[in-house]
Amino acid sequence: MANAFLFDMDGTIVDNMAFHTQSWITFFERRGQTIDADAFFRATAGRQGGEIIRTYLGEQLTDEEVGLLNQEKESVYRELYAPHLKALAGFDALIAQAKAHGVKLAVGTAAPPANVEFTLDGLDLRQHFDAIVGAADVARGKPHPDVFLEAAARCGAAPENCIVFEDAPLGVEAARRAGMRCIVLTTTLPAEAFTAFDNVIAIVRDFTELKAELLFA
Ligand SMILES: O=P(O)(O)OC[C@H]1O[C@@H](O)[C@H](O)[C@@H](O)[C@@H]1O
Repeated sequence: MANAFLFDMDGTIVDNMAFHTQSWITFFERRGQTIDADAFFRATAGRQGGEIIRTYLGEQLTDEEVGLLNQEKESVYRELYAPHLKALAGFDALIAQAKAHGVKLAVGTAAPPANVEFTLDGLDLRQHFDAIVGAADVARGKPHPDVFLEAAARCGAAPENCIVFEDAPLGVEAARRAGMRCIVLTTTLPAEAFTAFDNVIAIVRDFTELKAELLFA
C-alpha cells in the first residue's frame, strides 16, 4: 500500500491563521460579540466555518443562513490575506522530495471550496496533489478524523502509512483519531501546546527543519 503525506492547508501550507482569526474578530464585532484570539484559535481552528458559526451564533440557524454568514466571514479573510499569500518555507522542496520517493500527497482541510481555490490555485499547487478533501467533502470537521480518513482512502494509503502535517490542536487530535502520525508546524502555537499528543513525531517551525530520515524511513 502507498505511503502518503496529508497536509492541513490553513496554518500549514500557508502561515495564515492570524488572518483567519482577524476575520473572525471582525465578523463577531459586527454582531456585538468580542472573542479572545488565542482561546478562539485553540477551540475552533480545524472546525468547519459552519460549525463555528452555529456554536457561537446559535444552533437554530438554517443551512442557508449559515452558508451566507460563512461566505461573509471567508470573503473578509481572503481580502485580508490576499496580499500575503505564499507557501511556508521549504514546502516546494518537500513535495519534490516526496514525489521522488513515490509518496502520495493530499490536502485535508476545513476550508470551503472558495478558500481551497484561493490558496491552492493562487499558489499553483493543485497539480501536485493526488487528493484534495475539504469542508464540502465530509460532514464533520476536525477533531473528527473524517477529512484525513477520506484523504488517505483517495490516496490508497492505510492510516499507519500516512503522516499528517498540522498546526492546530484539533487537527492533531483528528490525526490521532484516524490512527495517523503527525508532524506539527508551530506557525501559530508554541511547541508546548502539543506535548499531550502521543501521535506527534516532530515539531518544527517550517518545512526546512524536517529530516529526510524521519520522513522517508
Ligand atoms: O483545516 P484548516 O486548513 O486548518 O482550516 C481551518 C480554518 O478553515 C476556515 O475555513 C475557517 O474559517 C477557519 O476559522 C478554520 O480555522
